[in-house]
Amino acid sequence: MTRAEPVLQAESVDVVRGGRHLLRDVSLTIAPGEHWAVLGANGAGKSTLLAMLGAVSHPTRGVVRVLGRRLGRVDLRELRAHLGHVNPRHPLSSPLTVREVVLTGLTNSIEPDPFRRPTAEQREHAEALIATLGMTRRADAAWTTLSQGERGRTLIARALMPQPRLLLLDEPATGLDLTAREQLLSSLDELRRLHPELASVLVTHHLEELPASTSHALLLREGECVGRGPVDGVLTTELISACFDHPVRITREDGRWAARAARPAR
Ligand SMILES: Nc1ncnc2c1ncn2[C@@H]1O[C@H](COP(=O)(O)OP(=O)(O)OP(=O)(O)O)[C@@H](O)[C@H]1O
Repeated sequence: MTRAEPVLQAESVDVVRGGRHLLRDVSLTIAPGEHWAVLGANGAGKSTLLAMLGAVSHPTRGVVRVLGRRLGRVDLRELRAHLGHVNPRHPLSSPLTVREVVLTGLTNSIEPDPFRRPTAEQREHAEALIATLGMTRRADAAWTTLSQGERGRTLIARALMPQPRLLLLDEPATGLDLTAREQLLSSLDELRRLHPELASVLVTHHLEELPASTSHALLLREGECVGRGPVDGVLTTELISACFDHPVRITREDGRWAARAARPAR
């Protein structure tokens, strides 16, 4: 595929499980450099959508092309090697250092592969990513001693090691305190500035958890798309109220969004 082609295309996708529509007629095209937010209430279908975008599962109907290759016609495992998918439940329990965890991104393994030693160039790349994610001072710290926020930033650096075209983030700010959340969001802004070709999809329930660099949004309600496109037209009082089925008021200040319950008219 050429550079100008979309990183990801979903066309009229349905996902049906156990006779129930988890997604219905969802379409989405992501170009290089776009940073999408996927928003919706509990059970709206966000994780189901992300699993498909991450080549983890197939649609029941419709077409999904990831990096120009159609799901169902290519080996999902091979395709996943080109995607940066951050799993917040990373199953590591040994005390690898931050640096070692980041380097496992090269082999997409949990523990280091003893038969594949990173090259000097790969080590340099790991240091650069650790710096971008604001983890240089903690690079020698053991995984087992990291805070949740530090783990999250380490896993993003790990996911970026194979230089993916698309980064998928499932609720990366959940459970973080205010400082950790703000550090994570500014790291994401910095990452996007340094890698202008990278595209990303970030799933969340909360507008406050969106980095200012978010460019597009998709709103899901009960498996259906209720808004899609550039943020200014989608993260609006009207569409977010429809998406969450609750009257809210959306504001944007210094690039960041906030949602509050709308005051009833007097
Ligand atoms: N394999 C399955 N079979 C049947 N129903 C499923 C299956 N997987 C998920 N669901 C249901 O599909 C709906 C959408 O789930 P999904 O996890 O995609 O929502 P979500 O928007 O990510 O929710 P949350 O914000 O709570 O994480 C939920 O009602 C869930 O219970």
